[in-house]
Amino acid sequence: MTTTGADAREPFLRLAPAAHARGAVTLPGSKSISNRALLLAALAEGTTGLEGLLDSDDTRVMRAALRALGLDLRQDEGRVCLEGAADWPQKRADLFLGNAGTAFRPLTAALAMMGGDYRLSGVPRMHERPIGDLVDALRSLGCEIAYEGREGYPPLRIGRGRLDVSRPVRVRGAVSSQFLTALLMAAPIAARRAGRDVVIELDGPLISKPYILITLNLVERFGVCVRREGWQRFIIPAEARYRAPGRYRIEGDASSASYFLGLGAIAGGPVRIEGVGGDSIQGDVAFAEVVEAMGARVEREADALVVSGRAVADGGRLRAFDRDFNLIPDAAMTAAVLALYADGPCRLRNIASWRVKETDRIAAMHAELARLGARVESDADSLTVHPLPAGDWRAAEIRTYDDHRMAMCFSLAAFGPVPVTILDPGCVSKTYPGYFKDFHRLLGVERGGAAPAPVITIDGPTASGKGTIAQKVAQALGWHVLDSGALYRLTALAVLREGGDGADEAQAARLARSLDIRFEPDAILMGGEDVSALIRQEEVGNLASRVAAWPAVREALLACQRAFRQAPGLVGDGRDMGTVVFPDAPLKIFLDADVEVRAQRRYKQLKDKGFSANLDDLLQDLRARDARDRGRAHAPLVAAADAVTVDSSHQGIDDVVRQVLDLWSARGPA
Ligand SMILES: Nc1ncnc2c1ncn2[C@@H]1O[C@H](COP(=O)(O)OP(=O)(O)OP(=O)(O)O)[C@@H](O)[C@H]1O
Ligand SMILES: Nc1ccn([C@@H]2O[C@H](COP(=O)(O)O)[C@@H](O)[C@H]2O)c(=O)n1
Repeated sequence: MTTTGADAREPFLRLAPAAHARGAVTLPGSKSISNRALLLAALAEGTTGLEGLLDSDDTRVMRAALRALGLDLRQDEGRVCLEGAADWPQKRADLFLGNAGTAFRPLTAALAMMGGDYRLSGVPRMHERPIGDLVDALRSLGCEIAYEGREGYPPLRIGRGRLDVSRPVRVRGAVSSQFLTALLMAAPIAARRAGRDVVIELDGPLISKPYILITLNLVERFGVCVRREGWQRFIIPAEARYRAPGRYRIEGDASSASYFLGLGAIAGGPVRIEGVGGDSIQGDVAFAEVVEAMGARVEREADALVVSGRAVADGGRLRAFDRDFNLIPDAAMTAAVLALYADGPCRLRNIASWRVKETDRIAAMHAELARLGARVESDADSLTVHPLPAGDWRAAEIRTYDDHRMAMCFSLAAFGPVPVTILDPGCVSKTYPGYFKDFHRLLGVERGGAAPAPVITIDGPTASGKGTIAQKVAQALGWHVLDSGALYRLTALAVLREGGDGADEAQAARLARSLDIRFEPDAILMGGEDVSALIRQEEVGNLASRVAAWPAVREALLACQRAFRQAPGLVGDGRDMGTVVFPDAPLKIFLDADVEVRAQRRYKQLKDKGFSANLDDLLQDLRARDARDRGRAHAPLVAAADAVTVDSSHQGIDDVVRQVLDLWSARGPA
């Protein structure tokens, strides 16, 4: 179930814990290719029909800017047709470019080389994103550019310079590869005006090289062949002229494919991603190799990818990584969220460029992953994310910093055990306005359109009557019942039988994982032996509350508990049913009673079953167990925020059962 806020741009989107996803998705056009193709078509002689052009905030600002510069753009039967020109008609314009780096940098270079009276500005964040390396390079060519505010940052004013291409133009590529892209795309303007070759030389290291390959590929499609000497020197010949290729088809966005590659890896799949595949010219398609290394399977077609994996909900775990993401910084954000489901700490290296993207992505990812409960470390150019055990997840509100990729990659946090709220989900309109619609469609397919079986959770302290009430409510509704405490008791019994005392987490987790148990109507069998009475002994119950404090034990028993959720419904009793195991349950009860009352009831219960018991000892045991259950660090006994508390100290069993059934008929079916 998903809830949203009420405004046009929704303030939040609540994602309920999800288990599986499958189906097909068609990606929107690539943002990087769309904005490059728009600029090149605008510079090319002739008419270009752009098919599959992305329709999003970043391409809209580019289209609006080109119109403002006097170019003719028409929508024609699903394609955008553009009549280009080597020199643009409008020599004076004030252009607002939002937060679109792929529009701002190339337009700066093209307009500076053409010359005119232009002002380029954006949203406040755009004015915090450096552009000095590009401006320095353009000024060295004789272009006239002034900073309107802070040196090195937009807004910019462009005038009429005097182009001089007699010497190579040097450009730095360590902060953003878009500076080199901008120069490469605009260079034919200078070559034509000066009537001589333009030589671009790289000054220092270059990040995100695959984006330069996209640029060179597109420039060539529009008729200009750049001579390249490694990554050091690029020569644009004097006779270079852009020519419209007639029609140009834009492939799907490979960065956006990363979310669905991640989805297939953690939600089972198969997920078919149409729009990018083996023939893609985008570097981010290499994210398929990242999820493969983490354990997913990916089949590649020319124009599609199909991904599948073992779902986290079925006990799947991704392989941890320590990887250099310099070549695919955008898709790398998806890997940071996938790390939550890994089998060890994951390190993302060489991602300094994150600091100057739509937001400071290293700081933002660090803060938001930590908000979910994860342990995170970061420095100037790396991020380490530790896996998040089931019991440690927190139902967080994720801030998105007006960064589309923050919203999209955190959708993958919906496969933890708690709901996740994405704030300002509408920020995805920058590159993928329909993202959450597509995401939900893939999640919905496995349910066949039907809601998952309903669950009533009953949590509370020992001997408050949870088991008794759960049985009776389940009977009245004709539902299944889960006595989750029995699983911890069975683990404790297995530990005792191996001579353990519950102090060894690895031993207890190993035994929890390998429990050979069967629940029958009147018996609980372990290895074929009826242990129903044995596990009710107080010694076992006490040890159960000790092993239950180990995160690895809780994790080992999680999938087994969720598997009880079957039609027509489930009543689950325990300590963390409503907080961790079934956080999306439509009715949650927290059943309490005074500790003296509970001790009396347990005393009577044990005596009735023929066990010896001492009331004072029992009272002490219950208090100790309550303290352990409430005080442990992982999945402590606590009422879920949306639970109804019922105090049974002065109510009979039937009264409590009726109260729960009344609550269910009042709110459950709705
Ligand atoms: N409202 C009630 N009034 C009187 N007795 C009750 C009430 N609820 C439960 N009991 C009795 O209290 C005893 C303990 O109940 P039960 O075993 O269901 O508790 P529990 O919360 O499941 O305990 P545990 O957490 O240890 O499994 C049982 O003998 C049960 O019949
Ligand atoms: N969801 C649960 C259920 C139980 N525990 C722990 O197991 C102990 C035994 O449970 P009973 O309900 O059978 O008494 C209990 O003291 C808890 O420590 C749990 O952690 N989570």
